[in-house]
Amino acid sequence: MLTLDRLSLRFDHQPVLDRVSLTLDQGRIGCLIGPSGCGKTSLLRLIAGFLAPASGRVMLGDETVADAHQQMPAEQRRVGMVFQDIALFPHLNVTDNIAFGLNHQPPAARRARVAELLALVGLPGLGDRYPHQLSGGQQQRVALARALAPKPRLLLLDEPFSALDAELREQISREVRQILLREGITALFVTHDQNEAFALADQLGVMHGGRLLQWDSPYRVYHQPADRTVADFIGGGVLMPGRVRDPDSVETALGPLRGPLPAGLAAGADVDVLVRPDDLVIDDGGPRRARVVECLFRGARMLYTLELENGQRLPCLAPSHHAHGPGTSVAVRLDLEHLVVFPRGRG
Ligand SMILES: Nc1ncnc2c1ncn2[C@@H]1O[C@H](COP(=O)(O)OP(=O)(O)OP(=O)(O)O)[C@@H](O)[C@H]1O
Repeated sequence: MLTLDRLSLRFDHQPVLDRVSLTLDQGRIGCLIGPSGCGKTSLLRLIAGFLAPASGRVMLGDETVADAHQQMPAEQRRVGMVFQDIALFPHLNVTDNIAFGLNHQPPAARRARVAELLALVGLPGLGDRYPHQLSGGQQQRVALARALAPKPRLLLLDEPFSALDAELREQISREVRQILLREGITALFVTHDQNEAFALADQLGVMHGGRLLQWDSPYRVYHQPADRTVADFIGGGVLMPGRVRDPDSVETALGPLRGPLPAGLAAGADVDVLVRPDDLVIDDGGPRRARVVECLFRGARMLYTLELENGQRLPCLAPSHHAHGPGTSVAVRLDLEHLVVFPRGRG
């Protein structure tokens, strides 16, 4: 449905996007994540038609809507957008806000579509309210209904939940995923929040410095990060130094770790091993000791920072019913499902 083919963008001759390519199939939900300034919003604006590419191509279905030579105007693309700041019209009630893009339709069809959307976003009966009479979550649902009303080919959502508090954000992102699936809408989100991205996305893209480093299922981005930048960004893990012992094991401060290594690594090569907070287990029978540097209460779990004898610090997510205070010594073992190893000094 959406194809980006080596899309590049410059602002004042400065590269902002560098050969971004991806495909998103009809009815699927994509999510872009990456540090501030990496080009996420610019990419959405390019797809919507508010910016023009320096090179490359944007396709919707079989149709090229933008390349370096020609641009379909934004209003002809049938691409909807939902922004972070909910831009509802304050002087229009909910019904008129949602019906805003349906002016070309006969009144009866318009009314039917508004009623359908109000039910879809879980706000039946609120059509007469004005935006200031709604909660933040309700306003965001109206914004979504308004964007869905003209049945766009593609919906772009730029951090749509960032103004909501964490609990509501999780609930509404789950709901919105269900709504989009029910409507069969192809959607591309931008978010800062990894949990939100994991919950929403069929395809997850990690951006950095204007490049799309990986475009994959959330599971693969998490478990098989394409490079050390993705590994570092996703999942709150750290890269722990190690040295290759033989074709399928690495010596580390936590002992030898077994697993397939990237091809071409000779014995003695310096590498980094990815350790995520859920890979390290506090266990009285564990082979190594570590000192608790910090513990953060996260409800059911405690997020520890542990320091090994060689000074290496590692995150550890453990059940919170056995609390270990800072300064305590604990025994640990590594419970890696599979080894993620990067050659030292290479991207
Ligand atoms: N109109 C503009 N003119 C010049 N530079 C711009 C313009 N808009 C954005 N930039 C620059 O382009 C780069 C990408 O910005 P963009 O807003 O796309 O990043 P982002 O990943 O969405 O960031 P954030 O997560 O903070 O919203 C940044 O370096 C930004 O300063």
